[in-house]
Amino acid sequence: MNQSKEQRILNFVLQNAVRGDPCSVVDTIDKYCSQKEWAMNVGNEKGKILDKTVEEVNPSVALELGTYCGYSAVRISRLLKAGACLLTVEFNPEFAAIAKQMIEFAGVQDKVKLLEGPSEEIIPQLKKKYEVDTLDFVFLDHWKDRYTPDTILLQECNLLRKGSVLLADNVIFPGAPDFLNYVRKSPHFQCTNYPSHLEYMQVEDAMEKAVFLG
Ligand SMILES: O=c1[nH]cnc2c(O)cc(-c3ccc(F)cc3)cc12
Ligand SMILES: [Mg+2]
Repeated sequence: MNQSKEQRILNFVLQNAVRGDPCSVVDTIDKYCSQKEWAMNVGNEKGKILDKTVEEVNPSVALELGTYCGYSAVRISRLLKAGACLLTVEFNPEFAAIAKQMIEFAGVQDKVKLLEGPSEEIIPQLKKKYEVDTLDFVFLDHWKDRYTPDTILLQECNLLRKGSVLLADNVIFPGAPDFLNYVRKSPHFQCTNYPSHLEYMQVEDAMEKAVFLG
C-alpha cells in the first residue's frame, strides 16, 4: 500500500533531521515541503509571526487546534519555558499518528500533549479531564469553519481569561471571513492583522491575533 504524503514527510525528517533538535525538525519539514511536496504546515514566514507571538505571551498553558504533522507543535513547544505545556488537538487519526512520531523525534514530548478527536468534543473536556484552568495562548489552524464556533465554545467553557491570546492561521487563504467578522466586531476582543503569504507559495495570506478582554 503506497505511503501517504504525511508519512513521506515524517520519513524525510527521520532520515535528515537531528533527533532531539526541534529547530532541525522544523527546518527539515520546510525543506521537504518547499522543494518536494507542498503541505499545509504553517511554514517559516508565518512561523516567525507565530514565534514572536508565543515569545510575547510566554504561555504556561497553550492550546493548538489542528496538529497535522506536528510542525507547529514542535515550533511552539521549543519556545515554552520549563513546566509549560502545549495541548494540541487533531481530528484525523493518520495525521495524529504521524505527529506523535514527529513530536517524539524532536524531543518535545514532555511539553506536548496530543489529543485525538474533534475540537468541539475536546474543548469541553479541557477543564475536568485535562486539568486546565485557563488558556494563555490558542493557535487556530484546523478547519476554517470551526474557528468561530470553537472561539465561542472556548468562551462558554470559561477557558479564556483577560489577556488570553488567540492567533489564527489562514484568515485570507483559504480564508476565515466569518471568524474575522466575529472577533473584529466583538467588544470582547482586540484584534491585530499580520499580512503574510500561504506557506511555500507566493499567494497572499494573513494571521489574525485576537486578545480576549474579559
Ligand atoms: O485545512 C487547513 N487547515 C489548516 N491550515 C491550512 C493551511 O495552512 C492551508 C490550507 C490550504 C491552502 C491552499 C490550498 F489550495 C488548500 C489548502 C488548508 C489548511
Ligand atoms: Mg494553516
